[in-house]
Amino acid sequence: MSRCTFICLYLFPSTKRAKGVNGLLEVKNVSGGYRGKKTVNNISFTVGKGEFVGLIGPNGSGKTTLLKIISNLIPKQTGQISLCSQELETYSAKELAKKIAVLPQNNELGFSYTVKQVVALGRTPYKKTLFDNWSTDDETIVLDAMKQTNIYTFANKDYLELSGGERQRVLLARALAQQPQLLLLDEPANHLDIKHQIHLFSTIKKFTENEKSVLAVFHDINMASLYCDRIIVINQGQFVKEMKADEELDVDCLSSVFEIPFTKHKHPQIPREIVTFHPLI
Ligand SMILES: Nc1ncnc2c1ncn2[C@@H]1O[C@H](COP(=O)(O)OP(=O)(O)OP(=O)(O)O)[C@@H](O)[C@H]1O
Repeated sequence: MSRCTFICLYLFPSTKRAKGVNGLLEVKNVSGGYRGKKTVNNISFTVGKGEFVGLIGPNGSGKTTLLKIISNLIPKQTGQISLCSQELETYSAKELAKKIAVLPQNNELGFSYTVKQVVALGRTPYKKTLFDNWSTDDETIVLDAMKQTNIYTFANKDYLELSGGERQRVLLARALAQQPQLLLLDEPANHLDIKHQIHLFSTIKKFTENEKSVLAVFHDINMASLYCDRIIVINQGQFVKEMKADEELDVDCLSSVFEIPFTKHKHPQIPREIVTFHPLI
């Protein structure tokens, strides 16, 4: 434990211990990738209950691959992953879908559904069959997810006729309607203008109340610093460092990983740090 972490734990015991003590997700020495290659190699970290953890790293460093392994889309080659203290591979697909919802990088859907129908797909893990009854609870959950993501006004529009940013919000609503314990988000701010980015991250932050957790890939270091509890840095498939976002950002680490000299500054309104860079390199 660093001296700074020790002092914070000592000074703010209740707030610092509230999150992350009980690991919801535990990733231990995990490797995996494509065609036998270790695209991610020997990575370990935890995501605690109620934590919002950001995953950052350069293009091709393995962020999406790691999310795919955690969501059981591709098998791990080594290591252990447990969710709610249970090995990931012991979950049935349906049980896992009640625990983990994924917002993928790509928002293409190969069928023509209305926005509300797409969000309603989030209720599938709770249905015995495809034609199982639609309850008033399902209706309330779907409407609530649409309100939270500000898509209520175009609920009856065809998904395929939406802009990239609108689609992103619909898929987040579908993930919220799934009522998971853990949200895995791959570049959730893709396609979103700044107002909708702030709205989306505030919605995600709110999701972490009631001990629900988020692991999200970020390209924008400042957005990660402003919204996350903790930031995990990976490079070339390997764990590099984790930092608490409300303590000091390790700008030397970030500069070395992204090969850009960053300078850090205190945010003028909230106790967080942000980085800037020279526009010419
Ligand atoms: N389906 C695939 N088959 C083979 N190799 C893949 C596949 N998907 C990704 N890769 C390779 O795995 C490596 C890691 O890719 P990944 O998408 O996990 O990186 P990333 O950190 O998410 O990148 P980005 O920031 O560009 O989205 C890259 O070298 C990529 O070419």
